[in-house]
Amino acid sequence: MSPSMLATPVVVEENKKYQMGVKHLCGNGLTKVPSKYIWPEPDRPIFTKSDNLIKPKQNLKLPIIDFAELFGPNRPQVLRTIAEACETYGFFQVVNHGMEGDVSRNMIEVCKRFFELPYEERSKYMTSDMSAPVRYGTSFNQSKDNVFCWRDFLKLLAHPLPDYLPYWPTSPSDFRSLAATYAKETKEMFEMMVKVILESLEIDGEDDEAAEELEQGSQLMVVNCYPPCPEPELTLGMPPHSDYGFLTLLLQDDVEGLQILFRDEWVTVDPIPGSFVVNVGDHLEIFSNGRYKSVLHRVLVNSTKPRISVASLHSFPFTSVVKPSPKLIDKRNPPRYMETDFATFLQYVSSREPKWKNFLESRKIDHRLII
Ligand SMILES: O=C(O)CCC(=O)C(=O)O
Ligand SMILES: [Fe+2]
Repeated sequence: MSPSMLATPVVVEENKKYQMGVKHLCGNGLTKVPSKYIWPEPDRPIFTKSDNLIKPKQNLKLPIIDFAELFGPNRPQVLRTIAEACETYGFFQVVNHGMEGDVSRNMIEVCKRFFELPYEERSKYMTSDMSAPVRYGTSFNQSKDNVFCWRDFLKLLAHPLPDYLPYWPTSPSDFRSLAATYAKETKEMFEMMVKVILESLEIDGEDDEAAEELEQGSQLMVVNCYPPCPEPELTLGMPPHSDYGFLTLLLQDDVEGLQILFRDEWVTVDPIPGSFVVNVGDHLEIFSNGRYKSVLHRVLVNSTKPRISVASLHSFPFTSVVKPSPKLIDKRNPPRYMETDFATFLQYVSSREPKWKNFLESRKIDHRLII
């Protein structure tokens, strides 16, 4: 008998409540985390007590890239630091990136107001269609997750903007204009970063096809809302995952929560106000033939402060094939990944839980098996 046939009306009602999201669940004040959100013990975060506060175990200072230095005599050194960061951590932080403080602050602030709208307004955008231009939801993959995450989200396709903007929320009334400005400026920042990344791989001006495709490429903005949680040590805001794209540009408010897997340990990234956290996605790992690493990361929640983050995932157009750059392949460096496309990725994630590095692992070529 399938579990759904065993479900009592009470269980069905409970599940419906969880599908409505964490913000809705917290509306009436909660003192305990419902069992739906309790992760198995080995997956739970480790908190320690310091300064009389319960804190995540260890903080990590990611390499900081001063973007302005790329336009001066230190450019070669900055490029080396970026290459090392992408090889070692799969992550770096960028300061002096050129985006006005108002643009990012307005984005965080209008997203906060979006999540404060009545549930009926937010839920207009709920859909199970993974390719919808706007998608509101909760957890990680709410139709598949057995244990839920303490997170609600709004996903917006953002490039080409004129194709998608007419679908974006009209409430709050300034949402579209502020989020569109943010999307455009993030896209420009991504384009600058592509040049820098190709130069750090020493193939700038050589793989023009890839550079052009990335310029025309896809952009998905994921707004994450993590309400305060009464028992943060029992749950996660986001499970361990890697991002599918080429690069992710992550804007966070001043509340920490992002953790990355570094030398088999979960370490918390110290937020730097006004900075961007940039991470290598699966497509860049494939494109660089494994030199740059798409690293697992997850999100912790806390008991006092709500947290908002905006991840902008940039990559090739949805119709492109992603493969190791021909410029990085030779006899001694055979391709280590199979070609992949977006349709395959979507098929993969809708057929199983996209946790851990499943998708990327499925694209790896094991040369030991090829004779
Ligand atoms: O909220 C964060 O800090 C990270 C979000 C994230 O990893 C994502 O949206 O893919
Ligand atoms: Fe992510």
